[in-house]
Amino acid sequence: MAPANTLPAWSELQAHRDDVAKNFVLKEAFASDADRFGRFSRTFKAAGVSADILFDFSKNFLTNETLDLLVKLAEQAGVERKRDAMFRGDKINFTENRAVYHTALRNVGGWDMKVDGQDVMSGPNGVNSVLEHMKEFSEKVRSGEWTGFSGKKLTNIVNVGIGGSDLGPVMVTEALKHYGAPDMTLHFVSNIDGTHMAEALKASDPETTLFLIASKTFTTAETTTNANTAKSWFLEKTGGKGDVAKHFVALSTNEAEVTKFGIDSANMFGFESWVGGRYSVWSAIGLSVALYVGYDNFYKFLSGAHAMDKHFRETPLKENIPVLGGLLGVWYSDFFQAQTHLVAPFDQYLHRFAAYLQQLSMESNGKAITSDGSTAKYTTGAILFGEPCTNAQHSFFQLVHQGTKLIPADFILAAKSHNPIHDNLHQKMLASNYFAQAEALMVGKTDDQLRAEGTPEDLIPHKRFLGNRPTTSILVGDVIGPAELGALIVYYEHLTFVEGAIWDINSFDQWGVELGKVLAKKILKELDEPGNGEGHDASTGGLIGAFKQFAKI
Ligand SMILES: O=P(O)(O)OC[C@H]1O[C@](O)(CO)[C@@H](O)[C@@H]1O
Repeated sequence: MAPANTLPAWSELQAHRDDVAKNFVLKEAFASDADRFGRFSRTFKAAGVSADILFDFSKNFLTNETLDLLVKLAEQAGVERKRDAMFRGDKINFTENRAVYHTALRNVGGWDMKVDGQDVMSGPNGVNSVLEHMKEFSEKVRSGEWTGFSGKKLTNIVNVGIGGSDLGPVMVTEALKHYGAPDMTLHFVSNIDGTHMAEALKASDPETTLFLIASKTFTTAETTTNANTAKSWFLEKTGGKGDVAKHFVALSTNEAEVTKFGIDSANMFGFESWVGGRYSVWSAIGLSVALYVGYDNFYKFLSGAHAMDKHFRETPLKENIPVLGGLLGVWYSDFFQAQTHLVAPFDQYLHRFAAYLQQLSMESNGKAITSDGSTAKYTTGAILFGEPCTNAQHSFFQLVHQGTKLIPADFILAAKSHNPIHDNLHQKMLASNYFAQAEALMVGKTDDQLRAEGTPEDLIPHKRFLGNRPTTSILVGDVIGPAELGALIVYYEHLTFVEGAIWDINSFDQWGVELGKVLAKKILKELDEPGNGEGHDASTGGLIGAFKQFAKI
């Protein structure tokens, strides 16, 4: 595939940016076009997702011509062809020779899905049989039929995993807390920092604790170390009476390592190598979600995801919501030099959403090498960050409003709250902030307005808001339930796909995390051997030496 900047539409977009978009004033675009909101908004409607989701792209640097050119870029970059290859099970993860098939995990619509000519949905290890196993197991644990070694119900779940084996389950269980079993406590232990495990164990009773060891590879150092620590704790606390088989299950693709660890393969929930870690919450890795919110809600979560897959797969580019989101990402990164992408949910339940999206976006598109092995001559993945609002407004929004950087932002709100307390006052205040922030970022505040308010002349520059800062507003038409959450996550998954497809990079490997892992392994050995960091550069060696001295190792 040709690098993005060699495509004719890329040059056309550059010329368009220089002619029109550089001087584009959002508020004037609204003043001169009564239909702008309607023209640049799209509503996601789907069977299985009870609420419509409105995506308002109108407060972005878009004209009809921009949209046409961006769509042309997507066509020339082969976005549809690449998308179809993904859904066909082709090995589009070309550096690992793997299919990218997380869409099969939520294929509740009965699509024919095959990898290497094999149906991935049926058969003993197929998607449907793992789902059946998850259903059976989660129902037994929730009902108390599956008990611990002393006959007590398991109500304390400790998920041990990191990266995609942690962030998805944490984010989703937090987002769906409203649906969670009231008698269940969840802990997510990811960090190798012993504090993480120690604090979870302090709050756990071995008789009622179920450990889910979540690791695609089952070789990740943090997870295997944490899992072994948990197992030792369990055996020690139960004086050898504890039955590992009743208290430990594995969520993994690696049966050999799972059994080596001591977990019976009957208590293993499998998936395949075509599921990337950051796309794995839909797989067995989502078992904590099913345990907490119940299998029926987990199934709704998959259904909402599938509905967005269907939209992405079948909708023409110009109406295709994740395609539009991805095109805007490219537009701002490469034509306006925006370095970041802010995602701020106006929703406390979504407080880990941005953390989840960080891995999704930055592990996928934090690449500089294109498909032919050459270095991209353009910017790729943006730095994604975010926090829930209104909290974020009181911390870093100063820079978003008045800083020197362009920060395209997404705001997310549900029309209805799960907790309409105080006569829904909180929800109305939350909503008013959601509207106000996008409006303020767009319209700004002029010197004349400040003068009319009686602002002293010397303060006017400080109180001026230039405005013209783009936002995408996403409004869920009801509460955010499992299906709506599934659809929202998949919006971002496919947005990330579209960006990567245009940038001509492989969004599905993660070689960039390897070097640090290898060095850490080597240094770990050195910490137990004599020496003071010799053989490293002076800074690293000096730090190792100082650490050994301070810690008396
Ligand atoms: O599930 P695993 O194999 O333990 O991997 C955990 C995480 O580590 C990574 O490979 C990065 O180091 C992620 O891509 C992955 O989600």
